Amino acid sequence: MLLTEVLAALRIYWPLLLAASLLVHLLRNKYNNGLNKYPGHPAAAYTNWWRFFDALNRKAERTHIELHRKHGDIVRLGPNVLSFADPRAIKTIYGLNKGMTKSDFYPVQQAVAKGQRLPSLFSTKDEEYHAKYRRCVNNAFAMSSLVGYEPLVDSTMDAFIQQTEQKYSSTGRTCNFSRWLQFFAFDVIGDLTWSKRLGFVDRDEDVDGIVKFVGDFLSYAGPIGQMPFLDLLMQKNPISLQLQKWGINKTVFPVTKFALAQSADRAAEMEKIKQNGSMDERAGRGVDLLMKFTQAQHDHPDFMTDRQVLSSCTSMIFAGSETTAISLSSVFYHLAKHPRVYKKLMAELDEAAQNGSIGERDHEKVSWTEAQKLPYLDAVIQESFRVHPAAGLILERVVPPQGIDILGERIPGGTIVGCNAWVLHRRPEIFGSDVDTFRPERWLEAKPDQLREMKATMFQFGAGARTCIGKNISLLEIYKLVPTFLRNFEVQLEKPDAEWKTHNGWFVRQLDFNTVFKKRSVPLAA
Ligand code: HEM
Repeated sequence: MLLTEVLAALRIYWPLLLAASLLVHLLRNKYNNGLNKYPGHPAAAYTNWWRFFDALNRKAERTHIELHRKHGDIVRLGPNVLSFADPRAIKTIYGLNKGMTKSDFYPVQQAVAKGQRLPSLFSTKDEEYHAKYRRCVNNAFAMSSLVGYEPLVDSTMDAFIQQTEQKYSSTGRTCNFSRWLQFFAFDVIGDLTWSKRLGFVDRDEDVDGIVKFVGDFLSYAGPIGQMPFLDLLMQKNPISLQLQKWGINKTVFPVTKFALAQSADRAAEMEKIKQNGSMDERAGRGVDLLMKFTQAQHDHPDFMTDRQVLSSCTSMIFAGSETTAISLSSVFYHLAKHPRVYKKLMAELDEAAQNGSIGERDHEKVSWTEAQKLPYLDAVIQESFRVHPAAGLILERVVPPQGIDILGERIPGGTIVGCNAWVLHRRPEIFGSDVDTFRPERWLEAKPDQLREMKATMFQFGAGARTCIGKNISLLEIYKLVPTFLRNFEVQLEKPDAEWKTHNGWFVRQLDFNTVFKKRSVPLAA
């Protein structure tokens, strides 16, 4: 009897009940954990859909800069999410032993093979597992290993210079430079990982759609990562994963396919490393990451599995290609847009070539050691990182259950906190009042104390235990390619007055960066 009455009432009043539950849910969000005292976009306090749509709009880095300029150092981006703009927050949020963990934003970026997630160094949330993993592979990324990688970068650079001449400078064809640099960066990582280019530069095409696949994957991860449960309804829904496990749905990421093929090709060589732990230095070819990861398997047999070697290799492509291409585009674009800076840099390079600080090599290649001795080049690269860091969202961390003090505020356990490099890099008290201007000289004029602060605020590689492990490798690529390319070609914008467009798909990719190249005659050494 009572049940019949309740059902009858429900039939009449369900819209009202639904509206009331929604209202309660939204109010609970707004007053969640006392975070309602922090300002932000009005909708952000009520629902994560606000930050989902903001990320989907592909300009989230702009929103974050504007919100912080309007509201100050702490801004609420979601019912449970705070963004911090003061660089003093970096040490607390990303510092060692603070108990912070990566948020659910990261597992959205896990690759899948045969229906199983491949937790990578980048995407794992388990800090203990991460620390062990990182100890196993750290050596592969140390400064001392770079010498072994330089021949691999050189080999892709040779192909890149040759192809640029053949396809563009000799024909006068317009180049979609950001895409061309993507091809370079993806091929270098292929060369570094497997001693084999994936073939983008040689074929001037997106081989197997890998570049598009990675771009789409990241563009998916950006917004979906704001509401990670959506991933379980979409790419990683349990039904699709189960079908993959049973072999009914045979979707394999194209990068994983390439990685599996390389591992199969070199199985005998890797078995030897796994057994003996030693690597033959292959005459002039350097040592690649697959060999280093396999050596880690020999050194840490209880931890490193075949699966982890595979996942480490594929995650190099995901973490190291777009990011490097974006950073390279930033350097070349800002040079082309600032002829004064471009001219000054060329004067430094020509002078170094003439006085013998840069040696003579085919394709005017500049070595890593030589590139590090060019102060204006360094200033240009730092400034390009500053004005256009690759990651365009906050690097999310979860506050441990006991809570933590950040910038003098007690932040409750479970809150997602983070900093966005785009915001940190525009702090006028650190970088000067002209933060929106590209001006490399700021790196040369700064007094030692200020320079130290500027360097400590730079966040393009993240910070702390989860800082970019590939930083040295990417610097090797950038510090070599920029001077080498500029010594070979004059770079001009196809339309000097046009601005490029950007697309924040978690990494802030550049579009409409079209250039023409003219072969440059290199001044001879004195
Ligand atoms: C200019 C180029 C690069 C930029 C701007 C960049 C940026 C970043 C950032 C910001 C993080 C930290 C992410 C976070 O805390 O959420 C990161 C982590 C990582 N990066 Fe890079 N990266 C670059 C190049 C590379 C390269 C070339 C590789 C590989 C060869 C690489 C591999 C990784 C890995 C494996 C992680 C995860 C590290 C960990 O959690 O221990 N990155 N990168």
